[in-house]
Amino acid sequence: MKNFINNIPKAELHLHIEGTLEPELMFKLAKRNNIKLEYKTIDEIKNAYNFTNLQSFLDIYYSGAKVLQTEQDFYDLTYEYLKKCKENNVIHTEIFFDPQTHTARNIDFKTVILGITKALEDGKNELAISSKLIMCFLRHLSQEDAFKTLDEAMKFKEKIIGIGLDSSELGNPPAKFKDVFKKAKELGFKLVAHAGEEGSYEYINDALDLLNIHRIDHGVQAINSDKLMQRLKDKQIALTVCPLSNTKLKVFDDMKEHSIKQMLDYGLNVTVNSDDPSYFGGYMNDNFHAITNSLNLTKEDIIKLVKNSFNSSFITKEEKQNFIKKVDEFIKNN
Ligand code: HPA
Ligand SMILES: [Zn+2]
Repeated sequence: MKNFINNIPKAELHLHIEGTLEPELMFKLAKRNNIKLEYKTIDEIKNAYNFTNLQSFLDIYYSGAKVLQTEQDFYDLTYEYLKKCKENNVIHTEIFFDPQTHTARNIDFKTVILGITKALEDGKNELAISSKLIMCFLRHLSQEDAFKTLDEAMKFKEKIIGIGLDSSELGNPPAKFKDVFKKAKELGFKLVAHAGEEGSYEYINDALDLLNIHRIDHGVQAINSDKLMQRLKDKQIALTVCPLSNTKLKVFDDMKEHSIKQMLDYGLNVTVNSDDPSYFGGYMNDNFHAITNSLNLTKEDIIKLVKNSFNSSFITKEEKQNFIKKVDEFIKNN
């Protein structure tokens, strides 16, 4: 089973590029940019990754992002993640980035997006990893700020497939971003939103009804509403679930309590993802191993989860078929 999980071709649909900043690279970039970190050693950084909830993580995550200054920094960050994809047999990835985290520090939007997209292009040519880019609005900031960010993104529209919504969920409901999501839809972007991570399942209904999103990021609180579970099943709305993130941020106290297996058995379109792997202790394969060990997943469960990801991605029908063919060939030989 371990080898099967490690080697099956996978897609990742919920990954914050800023959340892949490994402590080693954080130190390297701090040195390169003459930035003083509050940590002296890699162990000290790792010891700080002891989170009690989403906000306790976000504080450290935004602070870590300060070492990212130049286009080369964003390039290095992204390329390092793509190397992890290669190790994990992730052959397609849809990456989030948070421009406001950087523009608020006077880093140009252009610096951020060109660094990321140049690495994605090289990742395609050198590592054979296919990718898409999704721009997230920070929900603790205003809708006006989100509109400004959308405006800035228009110069690079062809590089961005979709728009998402992340950061502090409690107190920042989907309704706050109704107008900007309407505008993004009119502009032709795919839409996703974090909902039902820490916030109530009502936020999932609202993301569907008010923001018209195509996929829900996290969505694990759906388990608390029979009506919503039925709705998600009927419409086969994809949920990009992040198991290690959920236990690290105490959404579930123990992996044995995670709702992913129940949601899968109920017939929901659930997928497995790593969210912020550098902070949560594992990349894609680690997430699959964690749920397999704690929830007794079968080979069939793994195959379903993997196929759900390719089928729920923002690529063409033909591209999906090609990827699924690769998965089927792997299954035949393993
Ligand atoms: O898991 C998350 N939730 C909300 N915002 C985030 N930004 C990075 N990771 C997350
Ligand atoms: Zn996330």
